[in-house]
Amino acid sequence: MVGAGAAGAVLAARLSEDPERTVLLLEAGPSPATEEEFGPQLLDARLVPGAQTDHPGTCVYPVHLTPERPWAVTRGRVLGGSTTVNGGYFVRARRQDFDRWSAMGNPAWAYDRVLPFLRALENDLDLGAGPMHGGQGPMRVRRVGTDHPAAAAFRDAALTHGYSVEPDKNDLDAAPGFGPVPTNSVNGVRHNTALNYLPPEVRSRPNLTVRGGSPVARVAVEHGRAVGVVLVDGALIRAGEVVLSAGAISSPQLLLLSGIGPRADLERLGIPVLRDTPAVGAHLSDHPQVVLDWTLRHDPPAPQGTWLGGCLHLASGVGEFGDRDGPGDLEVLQSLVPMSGLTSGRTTVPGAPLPFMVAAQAPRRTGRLSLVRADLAAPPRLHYGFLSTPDDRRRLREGVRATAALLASPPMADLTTGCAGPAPDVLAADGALDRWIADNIGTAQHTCGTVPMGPVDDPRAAAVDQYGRLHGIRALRVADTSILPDAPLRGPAATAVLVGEVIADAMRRGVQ
Ligand SMILES: Cc1cc2nc3c(=O)[nH]c(=O)nc-3n(C[C@H](O)[C@H](O)[C@H](O)COP(=O)(O)OP(=O)(O)OC[C@H]3O[C@@H](n4cnc5c(N)ncnc54)[C@H](O)[C@@H]3O)c2cc1C
Repeated sequence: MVGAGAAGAVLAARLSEDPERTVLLLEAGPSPATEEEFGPQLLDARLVPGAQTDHPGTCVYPVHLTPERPWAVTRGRVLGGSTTVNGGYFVRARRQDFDRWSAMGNPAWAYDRVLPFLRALENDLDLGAGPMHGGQGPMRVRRVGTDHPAAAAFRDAALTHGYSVEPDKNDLDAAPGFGPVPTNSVNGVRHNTALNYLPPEVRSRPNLTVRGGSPVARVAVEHGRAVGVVLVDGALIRAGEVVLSAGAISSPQLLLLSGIGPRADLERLGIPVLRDTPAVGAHLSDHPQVVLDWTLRHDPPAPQGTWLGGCLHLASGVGEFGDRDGPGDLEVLQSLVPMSGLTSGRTTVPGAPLPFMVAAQAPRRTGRLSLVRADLAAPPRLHYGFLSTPDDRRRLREGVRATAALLASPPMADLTTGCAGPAPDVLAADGALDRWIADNIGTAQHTCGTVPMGPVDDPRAAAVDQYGRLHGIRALRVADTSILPDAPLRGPAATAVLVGEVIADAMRRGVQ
């Protein structure tokens, strides 16, 4: 197995429950085993290490969100992967996501079939076990309270504006609205998948080896069958089956470096083609986001426990997913830590505004990942294709205006001197607001879809089957958010854990 992130750590833990199976988990970054070894820098849930581009637990990729908007995205490079450096928001994909993926030829992803795994992976500390929730799984889930004055003002403003209350954002049948954020942070500690799934008693299993500091350079394939991996130092490690869980940027990169991808691209770089698979890298999917900073009349108290405030999901009214009775395709996520604090690792910054992250979360597949050189050390070319459709622009306009309206209403207006941008005349005019959004566009860092799953008959649409098996190459799988055909309507961390659970179950049952 390559990569011990949100999906990889889960898969390794579940597979090694079977004493008949031997698992070697290779992780590029370090492999701390205990909370002490991770240390407060990676565990403090009031901080988001992945927001710091110079943090030792991350690696950074230059990307273009639009042709005019270069950006830097990060990924976790440490045991637990991006769950070790992320925001800790742990919200399930919506029923509509599972219905869509299932209808694309992946029946194992139908809502009714994944619900038992969603329950098995969690220990919902607020709601306990029930038809919708689990009470014994490895991922402890707790909802963030809204007693911080900024969170309480956001809640009251949202309810005054008539948004629904959504007390459980992990209830897939609930209408979208304002509610507390489910997180995998408990008592101020962000519990990444390594802590939850690979505690010392699991790591001491005789059939499981976890090896950090072991970046893999490519998959070794002989006669159409994966036979192992080649490390960056050139060492070949043989295996009966290879699973790539290196994340939605590195897994497609490793496939391309191994000769699995679009033929023309591989030939241009002199990489021998093992399998012409146009879908690899062709459908990168992520969520565009802008930050609305609001200035406070008085510095707020430091956040307790987590950086997260409240969270509002609403419908944009745009397109299929923006239906007013639908799942909500816009997210307004409140941070109780200023952006300058998140990017520098500080929980308070006197005088600094607080941000709302406004993201358009309708599923979209506008991006592309391709290689620049046949070299693991050369970051791939990443184009996100944000704002390339009128719907993108309409959705984000809707999200920005809805957030600005909340800021201007009494419960919030009492706390703030206003929005640091956009100015009222910009807000009022579509063209001016589009330009502001284009100048300020960012990403929620929810990359998916770079090795999409689906039936074998359309190599332009799908590279793997619903259990992550590469079409056309035996004994090779991908198990991470790469395989999701598009980014779900909510952040993908909980769904990445689900990928690990679903594929581990299929492997253990020997599903053909
Ligand atoms: C800053 C940030 C904040 C985020 N916040 C949230 C959030 O709050 N909620 C949410 O739902 N989602 C969030 N996400 C997204 C979420 O964390 C990811 O979608 C999820 O972790 C992806 O899981 P994965 O298993 O696909 O990959 P990852 O978790 O990224 O794991 C990949 C692993 O593979 C390893 N690896 C990579 N290349 C190699 C190689 N060549 N050899 C060996 N190992 C390798 C990496 O070091 C890493 O450990 C955030 C992401 C980022 C970057």
